[in-house]
Amino acid sequence: MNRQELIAQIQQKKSFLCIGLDIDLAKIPTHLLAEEDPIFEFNKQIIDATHHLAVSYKPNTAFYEAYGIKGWQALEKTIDYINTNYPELFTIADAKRGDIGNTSTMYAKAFLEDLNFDSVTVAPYMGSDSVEPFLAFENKNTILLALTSNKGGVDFQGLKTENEELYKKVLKTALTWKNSENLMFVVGATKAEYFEDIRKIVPNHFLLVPGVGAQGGNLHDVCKYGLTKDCGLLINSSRGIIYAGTNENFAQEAQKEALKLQQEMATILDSSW
Ligand SMILES: O=C(O)c1cc(=O)[nH]c(=O)n1[C@@H]1O[C@H](COP(=O)(O)O)[C@@H](O)[C@H]1O
Repeated sequence: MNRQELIAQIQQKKSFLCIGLDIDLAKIPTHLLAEEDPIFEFNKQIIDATHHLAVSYKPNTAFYEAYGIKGWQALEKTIDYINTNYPELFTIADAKRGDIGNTSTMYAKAFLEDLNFDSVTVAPYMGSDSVEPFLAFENKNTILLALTSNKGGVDFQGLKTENEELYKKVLKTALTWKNSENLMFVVGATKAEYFEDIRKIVPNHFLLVPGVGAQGGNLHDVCKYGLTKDCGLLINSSRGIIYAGTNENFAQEAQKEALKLQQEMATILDSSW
């Protein structure tokens, strides 16, 4: 999917919601455990109930890898289900990869070609030749960790080098890499006070913003400086939506939480567009 299609979908749905599919078998309704593939069944029902309210889905691969071959198969079935039934949705493999060049190429093939996600999250720590193999994929997006939502995010990302925080250096340097137009950046919702500075460096790039919901980040605080003329934001909530309900009605409960966020987003977009 290209950027214009993502923007068109945001305009049409009045939503920039990304739902995180972080599956924990200890948290899903127990009646699903009798299913042949409880993870896929859970995801399918969540997606069917919320696809009109969200523009993007983000399975974090850790939650699938943890269940071995069955987890990986459920991930594959989930992305195939989205690509077949809701091809307009922007899909993110939250895998946080990055390695020497030929290894990164294999990671990129795994997520962008074999599984056919629209994008993958990548760590910048190993530098240009670890990220450029991802950027080389046409019509795909590389979502680079800039300033993460966790408390320890500033341990290294906030360190000053040459009088500038490392995350700013990451943003500026990444813009010089080949195919940098395929970049998006991760900035945590819990770091809303940093968005003004971040938008000075990347005024137009899309930002994936996790941390709303379970981690306490605030949508309005993020939008104050994060929003661009094309929206420029994908706001992720995982646990806050998918585990809103614990019984047979879990998908409807998830839909209610997604609707609350979508309505807030519609109000924000209406007042800024
Ligand atoms: O790359 C991410 O998606 C990510 C970056 C970050 O800075 N913080 C962060 O929470 N995430 C991911 O976003 C999701 C947040 O989940 P909830 O806290 O349950 O909404 C998890 O899959 C995290 O791994």
